[in-house]
Parts: sequence; C-alpha cells; structure tokens
Amino acid sequence: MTTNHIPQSDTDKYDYVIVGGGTAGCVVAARLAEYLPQKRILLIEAGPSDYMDDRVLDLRQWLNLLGGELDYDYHTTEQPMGNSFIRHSRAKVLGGCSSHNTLISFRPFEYDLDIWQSLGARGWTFPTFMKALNKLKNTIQPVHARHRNQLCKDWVNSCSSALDIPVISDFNKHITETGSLKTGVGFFSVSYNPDDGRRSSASVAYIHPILRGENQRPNLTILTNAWVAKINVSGDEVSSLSLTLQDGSAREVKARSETILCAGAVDTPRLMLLSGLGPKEQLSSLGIPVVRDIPGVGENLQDHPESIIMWELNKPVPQNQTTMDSDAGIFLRRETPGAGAKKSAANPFGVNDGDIADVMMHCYQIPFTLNTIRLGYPEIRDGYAFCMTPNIPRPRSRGRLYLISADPKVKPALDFRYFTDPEGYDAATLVYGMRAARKVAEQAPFKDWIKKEIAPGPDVQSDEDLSHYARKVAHTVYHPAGTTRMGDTTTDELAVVDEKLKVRGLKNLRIVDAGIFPTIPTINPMVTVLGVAERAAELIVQDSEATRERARL
Ligand SMILES: Cc1cc2nc3c(=O)[nH]c(=O)nc-3n(C[C@H](O)[C@H](O)[C@H](O)COP(=O)(O)OP(=O)(O)OC[C@H]3O[C@@H](n4cnc5c(N)ncnc54)[C@H](O)[C@@H]3O)c2cc1C
Repeated sequence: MTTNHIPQSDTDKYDYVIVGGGTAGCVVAARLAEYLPQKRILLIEAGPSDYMDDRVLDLRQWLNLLGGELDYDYHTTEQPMGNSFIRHSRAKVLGGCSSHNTLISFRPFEYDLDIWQSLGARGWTFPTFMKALNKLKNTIQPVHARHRNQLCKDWVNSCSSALDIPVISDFNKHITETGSLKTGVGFFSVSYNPDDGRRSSASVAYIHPILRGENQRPNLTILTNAWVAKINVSGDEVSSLSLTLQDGSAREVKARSETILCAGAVDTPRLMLLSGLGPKEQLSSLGIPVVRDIPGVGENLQDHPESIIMWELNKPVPQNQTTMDSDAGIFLRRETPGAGAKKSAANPFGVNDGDIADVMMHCYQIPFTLNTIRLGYPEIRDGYAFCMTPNIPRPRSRGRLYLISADPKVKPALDFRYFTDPEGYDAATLVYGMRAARKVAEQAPFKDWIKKEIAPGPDVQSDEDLSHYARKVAHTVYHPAGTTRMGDTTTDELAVVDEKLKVRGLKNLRIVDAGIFPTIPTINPMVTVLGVAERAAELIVQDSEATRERARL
C-alpha cells in the first residue's frame, strides 16, 4: 500500500531513496525493489496515489486534469518571438506526467542516441537502448480498430495521397527495424488498455501490480503527499533529504546507498537550485548559500513547440471512437538530405541526420482554440473542429530555467526562448508544416469533411504572415527536457550528470528523468524517459553488485 506517513525511527532505514514517483520514478522504484530484494527502497511522491482514481486512470479525461488540483501549472516567461501565454502542465500524482498525458508512445530514433553519444553520453547506443525498451511493462500498441473513426481514417488516406507518403501500420516496429521514420502517416501507438480505455501509465504498469499484491515487494515503501524541500550535502555526499509530510510534520531521510532524483525536468533543477546545487552567480544573487557550483543546472531547456491550423467541419466528428482525440500523425522531411549535418549550437559535432523526418504533425478532433481566440479568431462548435498541429521534432532553440526568488514557494522561471535559433530553422519548420497541412485539406476524402479554414484562414498566405501567425498561436505538447543534461563531466562544464547519471562532484546522487536528455528526441519523449529509467535501474544494480564484490574481497 501507499502511505502518507513514515515514523521518525524509520528515516535512516532505507538504502535507496527516490524523489518523485513520476514516469521515471515509478520504474526505478519497482525495478530496484525487484532486482535488490535485500535492499530497502523508499519512493517519495509529492502528489496522491492514482490507484482506483478514475479521474486519472480514464485516458479520455486527460484534458480535464490540466490546470486542476493535480497540476503544478508552470508558466513561460515572455517569449518575444513566440507565444508568451503558454502554460506548462506537470502532474502532481503517482505516475507523474504519464498519469495525465496522452500516452502517445514512440521509440526514439537511432539518430537521437547518436547525437546523445556525440555530446558525451558514452554507452547510450541504439541497440543498448532498444534492449532497455524491450523490458517495458506498459501495454503499448497501435490505436485499436474500435478507436479509429472514419474522419481519422479519411485524414490518414488524404495525407498519404496529398503528400505522397506511405501509410505506416506500426510506427514503433518501423523504428525498431530501420532505426528511424522518414516520411509516413498512420495511427499512433498508445500506452493503454483498448478494452476499458484506461491508462497504462508508469504507475499502472509498474506500481499497481505491487499494490494489488500480484508482485510481492515488501522492501518497497511508497510515501505519497510528501514534499522534498532540500537536498542536504556533507563533503562530497548527500547526507539527507528534508521533507514535509501531508500532516505538516518534518522528516530528515538518509539514504544508506544512494539518492535518486526523479522529480522531472522542472522540479529536479528547482530542488537542486533551492539546495544550493547550481550556477554560483544565480545562487549568490538570490542569497542561497552555494553548496556546489554546477553551472549546467537549469540550462539547455528544450521543448517541442507546435502550431495549429484549424478547420470547421460540415458534419460532426464521430463520437466515442477515439483514444484521446489525437489518434494519428504525419512525419515529413523538409531539409535536403544531409543538411542537418551542418554544425550548430544544437548539434556542435555535426551528426548527420541523413533524410529522417524533421517535421511532425498530430491531428486533433477537438477545438483547440485557447490561443487562437486570444488573437481574435472565432470559437468553433464543439464536435465540428479538426486541427493539424505542425511540430518541430528537433528544435534548435535552447532556453533556460532559473530561480527568481529564494522563497521555495515561488515557481521558477521557464524561458524556452522559442524560435530564437539564429538560422531561423524552428520558425521555417512551422511554415513548412502549415503549408503541408493545407495540401492535405485539399485532398478527398478528408476534403469532403471540411466546411472552411477558421485559423489562420485563407487570407494568410505569405511565408512571413504564416510564420507570424504560427509563432503567436504556438503551444506546447508538454515536453520540457534537458535541464540537467548528461555528458562528459570531465570535459564539458555544462554536463550535470555523467553517463551513469551521477551528479558531478557528488558520490551518491543520480538524476533519472527527462532533464538528463542531452537533446530532446525526435519523437514524443515518454517512452524515452521510461527507457532511461529501465537503464538507470540496471546501472544502479551494477554499482551495487560491484560494491558488494569489493566488500567481499
Ligand atoms: C499534458 C501532457 C501530455 C503529454 N503527452 C505526451 C504523449 O502523448 N507522449 C509522450 O511521449 N509524452 C507526453 N508528454 C510528456 C511526458 O509525459 C513527459 O516528458 C514525461 O512523462 C516526464 O517524465 P519524468 O519522469 O521526467 O517527470 P514526471 O512524470 O513529471 O515525474 C515527476 C514526479 O516528481 C514529483 N515531484 C516533483 N517535485 C517533487 C518534490 N520536490 N518532492 C516529491 N515529489 C516531487 C511530481 O509530483 C511527479 O510525480 C506529455 C506531458 C503532459 C504534461
């Protein structure tokens, strides 16, 4: 069972303490409890349990969770080149963002791992990562036939003929076999149970079997509604964590072996900065004592921004035949083959991306008018809207997360610096996607569903006007990453963790979440987070065995 309480007498009884029971944290906790039955594991989650909570478990309810009581609801700083009104949902519940996201599930491309290695992530090869992904317990599968409505099927066929791209029946199979996607359209793979429409989140797949007693893990304690406020350091080791329990009482928990931060790409750097682990100038300017100068904490902030083009339909979207309203997508190639090999700040060693996809689009069968209404575009009748959302799979803009106050209650600043890359690559990708979307809309059978284009509307045609519109209504698909990135900590001063995910300069602290990505992968990142967590558990066990071996000698 989960608990909201640990007695004072137990605070030094755990070998591994995991901060954050989110997407990565659930995997790490469950695997360590399984692989190391003699060790005691404590998983600390700020939010409540998702067990038996239908608000969370029913995938179709995902939109209702955003901005609610289970959402940290971060904001962006002003974005002169983009949309300053984007809100970044982050889940505060067991399972983390895998408990309120859309569970679209893609394996990363071989290129994504190649570029990670070029940035110092030694050993993170494509075959190694695929092996880790083969262990995932989530039920990932292409959208079931009963969730494929005629509108979406017609859209897929029109994409294929209008853009001359193949229909791909299983994106992940294709990626596993060929290392990437080039061009193509198809139904997504989703981590869910098609029989009841419930999530197969990290919590459902890894923790619920333990809560139900199917997997016996007496060595795992899951502490919910507990907030870790500070990492305490003594010498080159974490000595304890300061936390507050639901009833307001305080605890100092000490891990006998390791502390593992899995609080996500926003809250892990936030916690580190508040603990004095970060860039010394920032910490000193806020009066936070510098415990370790780690310049990369909060740097390298990345996201997958996307824009939106919206149509009113002349007949209603078929009801109740969808996983979560975004069932299919397209992959395209904009740049000439090999152009991505040019060195840039995002790709300093010029790793060649060949001719793999560099534009993506989701489709949405709901009116996503939040940002268009603000610019004066009309509302669309519920059930009569269709959106295509051009997305930048390998964005080149880089942002930064930083504290604006030493007060732990003040949220950190998230400055994504959207569309600021000097080559204008990111903005050009959106314009290309907008034009491709319009081509699809001219093609039957999808064309026959359409009444008219609502936003940006047929008057917006030039590259300049399309770019302006696309950037001002841009939204996020909630993929912040890279803020505590992995790299060669001996040569790269902005690398926060090494290839074993150990924090520079500290012996017993690792990070396992989306923050460690050296670059954001081409595809939706949840499966990559799950894979990082599977691999992290293996690395931790290897170190534990090596320690035992040394003790025996
Ligand atoms: C609305 C939405 C839709 C998305 N859709 C998709 C999708 O369809 N496909 C996809 O691939 N990706 C999607 N993503 C992105 C994906 O879900 C995330 O990248 C991924 O889940 C992040 O995992 P994580 O382990 O890094 O962090 P999280 O899952 O966010 O886990 C962090 C956990 O740490 C806890 N925590 C934080 N601070 C503390 C603290 N101080 N003390 C204790 N606990 C703490 C949090 O409560 C949370 O449970 C979506 C994200 C969102 C928000």
